[in-house]
Amino acid sequence: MKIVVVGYALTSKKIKSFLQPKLEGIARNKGILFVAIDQTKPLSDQGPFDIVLHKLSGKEWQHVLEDYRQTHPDVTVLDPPDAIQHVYNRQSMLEDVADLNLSDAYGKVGVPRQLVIKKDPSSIPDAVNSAGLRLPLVAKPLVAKSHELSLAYDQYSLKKLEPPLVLQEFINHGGVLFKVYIVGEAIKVVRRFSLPDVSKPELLKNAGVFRFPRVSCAAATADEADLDPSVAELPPRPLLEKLARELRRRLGLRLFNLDIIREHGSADKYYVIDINYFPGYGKMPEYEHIFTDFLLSLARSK
Ligand SMILES: Nc1ncnc2c1ncn2[C@@H]1O[C@H](COP(=O)(O)OP(=O)(O)OP(=O)(O)O)[C@@H](O)[C@H]1O
Ligand SMILES: O=P(O)(O)O[C@H]1[C@H](O)[C@H](O)[C@H](OP(=O)(O)O)[C@@H](OP(=O)(O)O)[C@@H]1O
Repeated sequence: MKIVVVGYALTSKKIKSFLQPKLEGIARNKGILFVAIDQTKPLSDQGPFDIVLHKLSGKEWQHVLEDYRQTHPDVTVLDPPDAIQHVYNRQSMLEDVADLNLSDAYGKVGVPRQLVIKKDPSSIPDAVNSAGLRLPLVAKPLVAKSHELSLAYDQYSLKKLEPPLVLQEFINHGGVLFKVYIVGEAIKVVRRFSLPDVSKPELLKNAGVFRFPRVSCAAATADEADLDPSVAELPPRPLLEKLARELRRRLGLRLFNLDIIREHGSADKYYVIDINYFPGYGKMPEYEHIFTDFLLSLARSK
């Protein structure tokens, strides 16, 4: 059996959460060898690799990978740097979902209405008014690496925000979010607790902008919770498969997840609110076999 050599360039945090002993053991049994890339040495002097798996920040690494792809077209880079940059920006990340305008018998998938504010916080109230955005609004840094999010209840307090940012209409979704992990053609969905709905009386009673923590992290799993079925019911599988297939193609990514919410009170109106490249796969059910089978399929398709 030909050994599939996977070079990886990951942060120590990601190595700890992703390259778990169970994954390496299952990989070895399937003929896959994970080899750490030495970031202090030229990438071309290392390997040879069948696949390069990476998630590092910085322009330097991006250039190293782009040069490597030119000189090693036979090596699969997961995923291409330019495709990754596209989803690191909270404006461009959702453009493909909006353009897709997916609507079929299983439901409709869109994105919340949003507005990009590049600078001048004093201009925000008028800009929100002109765009006709409905309060409350979620304020998110334009660059997706930052997770400092806020919820704004009135437009005048928006002046306190610090551009560049995206202002996104808050969609009531019953306090449950669907994290859709994608590995090539494989899809796994988990439920996470999310921000609670904001009622009209609450909106009228509250004023200001409030920072909130990472409410939907793995510790906020809702998979075992006793939830209202209409809120907790997973999005239809055929809808997710069509959405994932289209986004794989349009985004040029094989390793990403989608954060999806369903409008509370609607049976079939979904919104993609976030896309992460190479997310926390260590928390994806059955990720070891899913991931290693994907790597084998890549190696065989060359
Ligand atoms: N438009 C929205 N409507 C309703 N809730 C939202 C919206 N956008 C974000 N949220 C809430 O804020 C949380 C974080 O949003 P988002 O995923 O965009 O930011 P993030 O910093 O990437 O978070 P994470 O890294 O945890 O995914 C979501 O899990 C959800 O609870
Ligand atoms: O708890 P979750 O799975 O929601 O948190 C993820 C987070 O959304 C990001 O995907 C992190 O990946 P990075 O952005 O690369 O840090 C994951 O970190 P990881 O070290 O577990 O891969 C979080 O788990």
